[in-house]
Amino acid sequence: MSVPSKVTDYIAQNEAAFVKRLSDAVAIPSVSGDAAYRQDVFKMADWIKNELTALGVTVNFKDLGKQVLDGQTIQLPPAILASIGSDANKPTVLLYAHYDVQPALKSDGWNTEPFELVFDEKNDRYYGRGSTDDKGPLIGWINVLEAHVKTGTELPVNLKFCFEGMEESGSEGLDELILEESKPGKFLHGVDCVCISDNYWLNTRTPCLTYGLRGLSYFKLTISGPARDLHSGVFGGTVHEPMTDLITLMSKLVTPDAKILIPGVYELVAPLTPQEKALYDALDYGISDVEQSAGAKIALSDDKIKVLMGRMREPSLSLHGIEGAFYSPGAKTVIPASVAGKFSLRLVPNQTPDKIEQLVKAYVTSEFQKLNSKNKMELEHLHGGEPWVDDPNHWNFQAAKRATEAVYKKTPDFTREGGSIPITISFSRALNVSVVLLPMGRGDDGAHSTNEKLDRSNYLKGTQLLGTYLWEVANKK
Ligand SMILES: NCC(=O)N[C@@H](Cc1c[nH]cn1)C(=O)O
Ligand SMILES: [Zn+2]
Ligand SMILES: [Zn+2]
Repeated sequence: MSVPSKVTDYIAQNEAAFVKRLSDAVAIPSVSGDAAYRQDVFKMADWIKNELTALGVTVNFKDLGKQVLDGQTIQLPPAILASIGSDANKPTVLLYAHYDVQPALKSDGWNTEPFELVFDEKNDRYYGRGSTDDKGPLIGWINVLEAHVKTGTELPVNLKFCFEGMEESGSEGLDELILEESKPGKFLHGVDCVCISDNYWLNTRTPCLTYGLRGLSYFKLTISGPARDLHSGVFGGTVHEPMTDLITLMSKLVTPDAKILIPGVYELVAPLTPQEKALYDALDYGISDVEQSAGAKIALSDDKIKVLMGRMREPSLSLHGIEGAFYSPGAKTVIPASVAGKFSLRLVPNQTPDKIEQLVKAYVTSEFQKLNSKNKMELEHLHGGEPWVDDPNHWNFQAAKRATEAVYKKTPDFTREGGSIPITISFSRALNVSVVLLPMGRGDDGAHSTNEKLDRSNYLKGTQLLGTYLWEVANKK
């Protein structure tokens, strides 16, 4: 059984409608990390509900409760649980994607309006926040459904959907829902495999299937002292300055060549075996790929294997920003009263957010004591997620491999991803089934960055890939 040509033809012939769908979705600024955009995250959920319902899918919103964000208590966006088909003779595939996006302002350095899908004819690609992460892939599934419905083609599998609106902000509330819904008789019970399209090829040439993700521990380190912002001419040299303490502490977390300075972090890392090392050598990757996607010649090493291991199987620590610091143009001579540094660690087997939190707390507390500062320090662990590694030989991966070969005429790379999708391990554990990551976009798409894009061919072939995958899964059972 292979994907019928009427389905693939429909996808090939309906590009304009699919682009319009992506454009409508990108126009909704569903930024989960900023309370000011929360209504747009809800709007995005309603938009998806309408699209799915129109195609005959049964859709339910699951209330995930409330959260405190920027000092406000606000409603979490719903998890969208939806399904179509319940044939006991067909496998049931769970599709996960997220409908929230990272923040984006034109002034961050975008060449176009971030919440407008803009076609770049010269490079044959679409720019817009969420184009690749993760609205393009989410809409790819809707396009696939439409192609079946409009051509009167019966789906080869039963489909369940779990679309969330908080992935970029710690997936609050979803873990508990998955555990509950995996119980006998509940929505997720009986799922045979999971497919997530929410990462990227390793390069710009070769499609990949991903069997591992790094975990994450995200921290906020606040230093406060004065009752208000102070004049540096009046108070400089007379008081403990929060910013000076914070910069001193942040400089003790990681070296410029990316060595994490927190004692105990590397001791937890699973040892490298010769078999694992050989896997990195086989991947289609070069230093030019990292330099191209970073947009500069700034790779930490010239050794391909070292660079790949730095992304896939080593922990890393990144400094993200400082809340409360003076950052506007001009030269304001201020001593900020309270500043909060944001940093996170990407975790690998056998590290867990709990163990990492203990190590970070012990280290930062002892380093702060060494400063003999009269300021106050607070360290918060904002959110975390465990690393995940699956079996790339499972039939779920083999189905994805056959689908990739059929659409791209290339054997995919088997990769581990440096990013995190914290909910992946929750599905894997709660349902005890294989999870395959089947990316749509390329390694240079610029997710989370300015000028995020999705190549036109990746959107169209990616839609074909998702559809073909479902037919290959049906071949297994
Ligand atoms: N496409 C997956 C992705 O971008 N995941 C985020 C998850 C996250 C967690 N906290 C903030 N974002 C990632 O940064 O890896
Ligand atoms: Zn994503
Ligand atoms: Zn993301």
